[in-house]
This record gives sequence, structure tokens and C-alpha cells, in this order.
Amino acid sequence: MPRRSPLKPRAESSADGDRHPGLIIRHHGRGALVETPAGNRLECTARKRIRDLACGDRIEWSPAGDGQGVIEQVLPRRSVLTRPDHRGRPRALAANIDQLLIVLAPEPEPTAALIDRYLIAAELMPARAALVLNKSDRLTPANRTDIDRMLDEFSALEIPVVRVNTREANALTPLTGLLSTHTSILVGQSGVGKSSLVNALLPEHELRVGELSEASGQGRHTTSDTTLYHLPGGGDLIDSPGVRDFHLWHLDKTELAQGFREFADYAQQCRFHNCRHLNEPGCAVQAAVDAGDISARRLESYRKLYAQLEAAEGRLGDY
Ligand SMILES: Nc1nc2c(ncn2[C@@H]2O[C@H](COP(=O)(O)OP(=O)(O)OP(=O)(O)O)[C@@H](O)[C@H]2O)c(=O)[nH]1
Ligand SMILES: [Zn+2]
Repeated sequence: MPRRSPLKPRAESSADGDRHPGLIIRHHGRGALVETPAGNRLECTARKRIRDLACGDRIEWSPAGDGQGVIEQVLPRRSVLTRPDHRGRPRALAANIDQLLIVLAPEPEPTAALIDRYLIAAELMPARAALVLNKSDRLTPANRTDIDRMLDEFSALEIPVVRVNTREANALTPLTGLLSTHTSILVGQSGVGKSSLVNALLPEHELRVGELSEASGQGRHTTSDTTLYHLPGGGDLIDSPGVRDFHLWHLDKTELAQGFREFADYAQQCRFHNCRHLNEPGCAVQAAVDAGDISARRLESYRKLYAQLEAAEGRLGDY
């Protein structure tokens, strides 16, 4: 390794030649808004061979004149969120997410089975998961007990749970804490308050969208574009209507058990190495349920999903 000359500090590039590192803030077709480590933003076009670019991708770019750049390479991703395009082929929507925040609320009434599905998605991405109970101002003596019981089951799986609302000042503090060191997305049922949370977390949201449009000089983006936001309290949020709508599109039934984190230690002890934990003899996951170490509801949820996957040949229905 040649030693760096103290007189010639490298530019912000640590890449070879005229290549510089960057982060995709937003992309549209072959173009993308790229942020440099110093926080500058420039419009770039991707080389033709780069097929699948996504918001959140770490890339290398080279200057192309006019203050614009060319994306030369996409660096390996730690995770990717895909959804089918109009032909049903998976397309990357967002990359390098490391936290899935599952938003729920007293209304619409949450179901544990739906949370299970989001948790499977998180485990398989892989990303850390946390539950965000929004509209905490709507908790009543009547609905609180059921919700607490449901959330306790997930807390026992060491999944963080926070209670927030978008109506009171400072009521988002537990959420900003969770967000601060991660690249997160907010997912959840319609009406739980995802848009309200994004607006509350990004008070200058509208302004920022305007700025981005000006920076790109293209005005090509629409409100449906997936965008990465740096949060005022630290951490990044990747958001778009498509991301919020996220659900599991494809899942192999043989992967399903990996989505139930508490099964792992027991599954190794099943009599058959390829035990499906359905009704096989010597199933250690079933034994753990009988011993009260795993929730019977979770195993039941797994079995229902397994049956659905088998019936639908690998495609999960909509949430
Ligand atoms: N009481 C109360 N209402 C809230 C809170 N947050 C959001 N709401 C209301 O809940 C409703 C749904 O909020 P949205 O932010 O549109 O929910 P969403 O999850 O984005 O819904 P979709 O766009 O359909 O996915 C709106 O009427 C909000 O005003 C909250 O903390 N407390
Ligand atoms: Zn088993």
C-alpha cells in the first residue's frame, strides 16, 4: 500500500481513479440523485449494464461534466426489498434497509397473524424488526388489555415495542430513539398512521421534496418515488407509498420456519433434520410448545401459513 502524502490529501473519494463513493437518495429510470460522503448531491446516470438500481444503494460514480456523474458500480447490498414490476419480475425498491418498523394502532384493530407476517419478512431480509404502537392516545381501558397481551408476546421474543402518537408534542421520542442508528422503513396496515408518522418525523418534508427536485434539475420525480431521508434525530428513513404498502410477495415454504426466530434452537433437535414441524414424530418445536417454551399461537400461525403456501405454490396472498 503506498503511503498517503500529507501534502496531497485525497479528495472525498476513497475509490480508485476518478471513482467516488455515493449513496442513492432517489432514483428514476436510469437517473438517480446521488449523495457524496461530504453531503453534496448530484444527478447521475447509470451505465447500461447496471440493471437494478435502488434507493439506499451504495455506489461508485465518476464525474461526467456539467456537475453530473455516471454510476459505474453498485456495491454489494446487505439487504434488498423487492416488488414485482408490471410483468411480475422482482424489482429492487430499496436497498440496505436494516430495520423494519411495523406500525400498528388500536384502530384498525391489529392482528397477531399480520405481525407474524411482517416479522417473517424482516427475518428473511434480513433486518431487525420493532413494533410501533401508534395512536397511543386512543388506548382505552376496553382495548388496552388485549393490545398489551398481544404486544407482550412479541416483547418476549425480544422484539422492541414502543408506544407513540402523532398528536402530542414529544410523543414520538421513543420512536426517534429506535430510528437513530438505522436505515429503516415503516410498514403496516392502511390507516395505522404511517403517513402521519412520516410527516411528523420529517417536518420539512414538503420543502425537502422541492429541494430535491431542484437539485436533480429534471423535475422528473413524483411523490411515488422511493426516497431516502436523513432524520433530524439521526438515522435514515426510506419511504414511498410502495414501501409502505410492502408485503411478502414470494416465499418458499422451506424458508418459512426461519421467519419464526424462537423455533431455531429447537428445530435443530427435531428427530428429522428436515422436520416441517407440522405433525412429524419427535418434533422438538411441538415439544417446546407443550412445555410452554414457545407460544402455541405462533406455531399455529406458522402451520396456517405453511398450508397457505402449499396451496398457493409459493405465493402468499395479500395482507
Ligand atoms: N388519534 C390519533 N389519530 C392518528 C394518529 N396518527 C394518525 N392518526 C389518524 O389516523 C388516520 C390514518 O392516518 P394515515 O397517516 O393516513 O395512515 P396510513 O397508515 O398512512 O394509511 P394508508 O395511507 O392508507 O396506508 C388519519 O385520520 C390520521 O389523522 C395518532 O397518533 N392519534
Ligand atoms: Zn420439528
